Amino acid sequence: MIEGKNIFFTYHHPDSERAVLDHVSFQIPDGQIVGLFGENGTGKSTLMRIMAGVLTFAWGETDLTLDGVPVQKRRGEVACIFEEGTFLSDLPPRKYGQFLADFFPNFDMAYYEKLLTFFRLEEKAPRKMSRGQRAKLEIAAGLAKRTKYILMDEPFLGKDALVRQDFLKILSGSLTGEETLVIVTHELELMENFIDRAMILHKGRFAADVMMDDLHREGKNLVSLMKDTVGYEDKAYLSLFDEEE
Ligand SMILES: Nc1ncnc2c1ncn2[C@@H]1O[C@H](COP(=O)(O)OP(=O)(O)OP(=O)(O)O)[C@@H](O)[C@H]1O
Repeated sequence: MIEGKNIFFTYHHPDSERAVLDHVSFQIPDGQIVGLFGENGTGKSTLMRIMAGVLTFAWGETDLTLDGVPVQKRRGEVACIFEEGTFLSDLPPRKYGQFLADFFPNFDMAYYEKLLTFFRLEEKAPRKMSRGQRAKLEIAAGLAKRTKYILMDEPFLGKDALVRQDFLKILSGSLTGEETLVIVTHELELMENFIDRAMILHKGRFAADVMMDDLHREGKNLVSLMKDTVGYEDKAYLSLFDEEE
């Protein structure tokens, strides 16, 4: 279980800015697939970095545990698939796989190879890849670690529409049901039937935290949930661009 207790976080002195995360608490049981949503700049990536144990606190306090143990002590059990990448090297994909296999005891080379083939990744250095290709390599490496916890921040960025759909199918097919997956994305429609639970961050707090089955039973969906909770109004600012008569 991922458990956050009373997490408070700001990047600058708390007197000078509103907290990015304002005393949030949550529990994510094993095996759950959670979508973490919210408008730009609401702290989703910040929370993901806290869950990954890679954000040190200038101000604020955190109590983030994995099965009751501080996350910093269990980093090897967390696969982080983040937009900025986690490459320690500029090794081409297959060499990178060998490198990871030495570090991660469960690294699944056969699965990694399949993903490289699916993503049609050539054996060249990441610095010579396009952004989308680098993101695919990051996903292949992250999933092949076969860790209990998987954190994905914007995994669909830079991938074309057909790859997004196929990637989601592969992801669904590759999960054993044991993994706990937290995914940050603005792709609400893709997530509609994939996640078990939706959590929406707004102004430093969780504005909604619902199980998808309950949401659907009420005849709602992620888009309507977002509109209800963060108050987004369609076309609200369009008048700014109206041509002057
Ligand atoms: N390294 C940093 N230093 C200072 N402020 C930061 C830093 N990273 C993020 N912030 C600020 O913290 C707030 C939350 O940012 P964060 O990246 O967590 O949001 P997000 O919800 O992931 O946004 P998006 O959907 O745009 O990716 C924003 O106001 C952002 O400007």
